[in-house]
Amino acid sequence: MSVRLAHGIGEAPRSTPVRAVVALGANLGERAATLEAAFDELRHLALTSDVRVSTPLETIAVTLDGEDEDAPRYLNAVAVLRTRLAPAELLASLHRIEARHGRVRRERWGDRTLDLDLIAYGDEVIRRDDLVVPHPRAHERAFVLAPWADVDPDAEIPGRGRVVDLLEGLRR
Ligand SMILES: Nc1ncnc2c1ncn2[C@@H]1O[C@H](COP(=O)(O)OP(=O)(O)OP(=O)(O)O)[C@@H](O)[C@H]1O
Ligand SMILES: Nc1nc2c(c(=O)[nH]1)N=C(CO)CN2
Repeated sequence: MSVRLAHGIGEAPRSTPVRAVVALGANLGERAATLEAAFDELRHLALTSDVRVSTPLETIAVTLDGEDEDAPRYLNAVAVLRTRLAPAELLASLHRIEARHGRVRRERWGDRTLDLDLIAYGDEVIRRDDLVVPHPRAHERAFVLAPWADVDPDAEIPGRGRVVDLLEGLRR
């Protein structure tokens, strides 16, 4: 028999908070308002505190064929927070926020009202079918690294290096 905890969470919370990093992206609809609403929803997550958010940054859409100047531009941002939610529960919470903003999963890397990715969870390495952390493409995405460096200039991606150095490498 599976046991469900009182607050409806499947995987037990951590006893001490972990610093998690969430990337946000929106290229359809009222992008700025959507990001502001999502920031608020992150601030109200259970077992979560100290939510710090970057300034939203307008970026060119990256598609499977490379940068697409003709696609709607994204607003990207990063939130750094402290949470006792287990990684799978945090990801489920992110999916619920996306769903509330009308996210429809269609093609990979397609246009979306709101995308939330879990970029890092402390320095933990997770490889499950539905969750890979650190996010496997974060280190090569300026649209993640630039807002992340804005909110946390000392950040590192476990196994990859300092965010500011990775960003510098992409610009060279
Ligand atoms: N670190 C992660 N953050 C978010 N989703 C993840 C992560 N690792 C694995 N996934 C899985 O990836 C699936 C697809 O996620 P999503 O639709 O956001 O992908 P995408 O934004 O199109 O592409 P990308 O993953 O390259 O950003 C999700 O259902 C989720 O289970
Ligand atoms: N500029 C930009 N391009 C993207 C983005 C994004 O957030 N910003 N997200 C994607 C899939 O996660 C694919 N392409």
